[in-house]
Amino acid sequence: METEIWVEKYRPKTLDEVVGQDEIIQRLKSYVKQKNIPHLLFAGPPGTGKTATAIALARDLFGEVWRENFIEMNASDERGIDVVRHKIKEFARTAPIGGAPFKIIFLDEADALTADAQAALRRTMEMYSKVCRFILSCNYVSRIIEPIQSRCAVFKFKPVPKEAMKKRLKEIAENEGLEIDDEALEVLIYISGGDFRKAINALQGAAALDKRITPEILYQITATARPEELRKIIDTALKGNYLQAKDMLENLMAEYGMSGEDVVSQLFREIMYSNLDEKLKVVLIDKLGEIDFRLTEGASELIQLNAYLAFLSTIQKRRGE
Ligand SMILES: Nc1ncnc2c1ncn2[C@@H]1O[C@H](COP(=O)(O)OP(=O)(O)OP(=O)(O)O)[C@@H](O)[C@H]1O
Repeated sequence: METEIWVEKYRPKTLDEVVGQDEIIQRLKSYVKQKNIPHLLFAGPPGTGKTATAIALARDLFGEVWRENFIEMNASDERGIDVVRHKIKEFARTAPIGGAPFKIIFLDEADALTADAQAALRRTMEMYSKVCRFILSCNYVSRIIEPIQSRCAVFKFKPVPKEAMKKRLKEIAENEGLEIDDEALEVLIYISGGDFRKAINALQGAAALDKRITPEILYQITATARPEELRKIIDTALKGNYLQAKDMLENLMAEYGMSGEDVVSQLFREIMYSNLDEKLKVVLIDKLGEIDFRLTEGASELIQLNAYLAFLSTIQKRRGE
């Protein structure tokens, strides 16, 4: 039985294999041509290819000796910035190997560092800039202190466009000998919410059960409800049928094994992309934001979700008053 994780197996090996980030890849290729890079800052949502691009860049720059000249670290290492700095020091102590002009330090989740830790990191970056280039990865550029931002070339990663993701997933499925139709591919895209890692993991999870990938299996293993089922619950509640909506939601959560947070994030998507009146949408999303916050603070999901359904079922009346 295969044990390899597909997100690793299908990680792009060259910049050309990174999909849906064309502008970024163009700019990086010009660095490869010059055989030099400045410090880089990769920002964007999870699973859009920041780590994959950093590795592909190192491979394109260094060829066979990329592993010896590339290190990946997580800035949010719970042992703190000092451990990270120590590792950087160790790595930077020896000269680049196999004729590489410099080494690359890839630091994931750089925005998890406090401003003080980032200031320390900035000094480290300066200290080793002759032998090392840093690639910092983060979700939000705004969480990186200005002195670091200004020393880096900034690259903003966008969610991978649907068609590009679909094409790649189809290739992976074919390579694994899976049977997958267009409907199931669309479901994978929906489940992923733009996160490539999620899509590939869902595909691998489903493939472990059956070579024929169906929407049902995908929804089941990812604790995702069919969008139309959630829309039905929203409509029922909006029509004032609170009790009916409550029963429907309870059944749905039990059937798919959904947590309160799963429900909230799917409700968000369904309301956001629904054709409800814009003003109503704003009110519903605002309230959902409140519920989301309370859940993260540890409130009871049963009470919070019921409170939301109760809110939906009385909103039309209140707006009419
Ligand atoms: N643009 C892409 N092209 C091809 N494959 C991709 C792309 N983005 C992600 N992938 C696939 O998804 C996996 C996870 O992506 P990656 O680790 O690069 O995401 P990331 O942006 O660094 O996410 P995080 O912020 O969570 O670290 C990769 O190993 C690869 O298989």
